Amino acid sequence: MTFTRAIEDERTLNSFPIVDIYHLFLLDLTEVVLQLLTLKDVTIGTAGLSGAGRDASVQTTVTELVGDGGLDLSSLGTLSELALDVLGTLNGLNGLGSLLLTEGLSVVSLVPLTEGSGIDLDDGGLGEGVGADQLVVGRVEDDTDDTGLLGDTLGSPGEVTGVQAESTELAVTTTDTDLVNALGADTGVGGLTTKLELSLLAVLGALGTSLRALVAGVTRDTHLLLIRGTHLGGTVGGCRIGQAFTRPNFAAKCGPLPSHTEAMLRPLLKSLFRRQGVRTVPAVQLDAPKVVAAPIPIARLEKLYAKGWKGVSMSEPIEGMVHVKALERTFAFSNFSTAFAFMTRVALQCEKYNHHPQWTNSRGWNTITITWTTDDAGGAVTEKDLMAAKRCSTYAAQMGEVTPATVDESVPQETDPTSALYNTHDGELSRSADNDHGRSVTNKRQESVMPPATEDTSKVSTPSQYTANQSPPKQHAPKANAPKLLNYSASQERKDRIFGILDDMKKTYGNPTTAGREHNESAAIKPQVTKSDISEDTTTL
Ligand SMILES: C[C@H](O)[C@H](O)[C@H]1CNC2=NC(N)=NC(=O)C2=N1
Repeated sequence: MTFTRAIEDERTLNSFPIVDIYHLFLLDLTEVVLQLLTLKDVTIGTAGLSGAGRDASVQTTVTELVGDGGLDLSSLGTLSELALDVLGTLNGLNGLGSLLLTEGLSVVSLVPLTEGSGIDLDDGGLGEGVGADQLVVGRVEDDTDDTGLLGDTLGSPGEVTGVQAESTELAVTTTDTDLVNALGADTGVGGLTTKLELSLLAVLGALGTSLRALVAGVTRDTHLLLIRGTHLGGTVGGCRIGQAFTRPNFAAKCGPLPSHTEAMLRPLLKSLFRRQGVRTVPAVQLDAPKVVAAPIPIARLEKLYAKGWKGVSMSEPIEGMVHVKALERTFAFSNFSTAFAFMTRVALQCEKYNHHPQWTNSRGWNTITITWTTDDAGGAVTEKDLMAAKRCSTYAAQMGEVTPATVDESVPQETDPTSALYNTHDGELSRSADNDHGRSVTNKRQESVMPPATEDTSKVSTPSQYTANQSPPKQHAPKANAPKLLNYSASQERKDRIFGILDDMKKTYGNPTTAGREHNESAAIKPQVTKSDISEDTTTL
């Protein structure tokens, strides 16, 4: 293309008159360019550039200076390399142009632009948005694809079918019933079952044959016995019979034994034991805990015997120790009120020690028959009973106990086998007279039998004769093998006593039978008691 032609094209392209100057300018352009190129490596310090709008970055080479023209070369892509250089130079000139412009000396520069594109006279630094202060002339990286970014690996979000288990779930295929251990089937004690049964039976047998028990008595609650090999069907209070045996505190676990179960058990036990060749003994209480109390020293007993106490159902002594079922003694006082006062004093001690006697006035209204035994020990004499008996003897002595009068021999004495006392080596212990419990109180008129001459009753004195602080003379306590305790008829003492009271009353109120009633306020006060009344009312038990 020739220059003229090019100028024609340019004119059509640009209608500004300025273009003609430009074209002239363009003609010498190459010389200028050549000149400029000699300046290529001249560094231009920023100090050299004065005035506003200076280039924000330090231009190190003419090409950079030239590059600052902001010429949009992309649209002229069809030009050859040379043309590009020239244009580049143009661009530079433009830069120069703009430079000159700012100086106000410049030849007006023309930026040939493609249609629609703008001039970006960026007065900022050179392409700093691009990166370092270099303008990469070839092309600007417009899309950095950093493979390190997460976006490179994450796929686009999507819906998953469900939460996948990390590992196989704990697969519980079926539920299983909890096996109940049928205790009855295997309650037997390994190979020792015969021992267990025999020892069990031994306790039962011993009670009947008065042999010493092979096995110490069962000291815990044995409501039910296990029938070895099988267990009785059904349950008692929610527990299997077998469990009952293996559970020492069966009652606590399963409630009391229903009576019908006991009724059922008893014949079963009998038949079982009979088959085992063991005689059943009725003494075994299925529902009462069989507790065997500790034996007590005979020496302790002998002290109480000396004070008139008797042992009931004493066992054979073993090394000076015996089992005794109970201790018993009858006390007599000169009148009922003293007897009752004695009982009151004993009662206070019962509360204090939480230990209570069985007592009765069945032998006379002024008598008290006391029996001491410990129920919690299965009905046996324990330390508590020994202490209580001792206290009773002390109080009775202090309160004027009277020596027991004779017992009315005419009344048959019932015998109670359990009351047979064991013969001690030092002579026969008398049969305990504690066997008229069953006899009712009778008001039969009976001549009271005076005490045998051996005992001088004159010593017997009623408590009224003692002042409060004067204790009665020591009563003669019956010996250990004293004669049988006789029944009491207190008619003689009572007569004396009542007459004594009558005499006192006469002194105080005058004689109610005489005419003069000088001291008499009202007849109603005085009981009209005559001798005949008293002699009539002789109650003898
Ligand atoms: C629950 C109370 O403590 C007990 O029953 C006490 C009461 N008093 C008692 N008295 C007697 N003699 N024997 C007992 O076993 C007994 N036990």
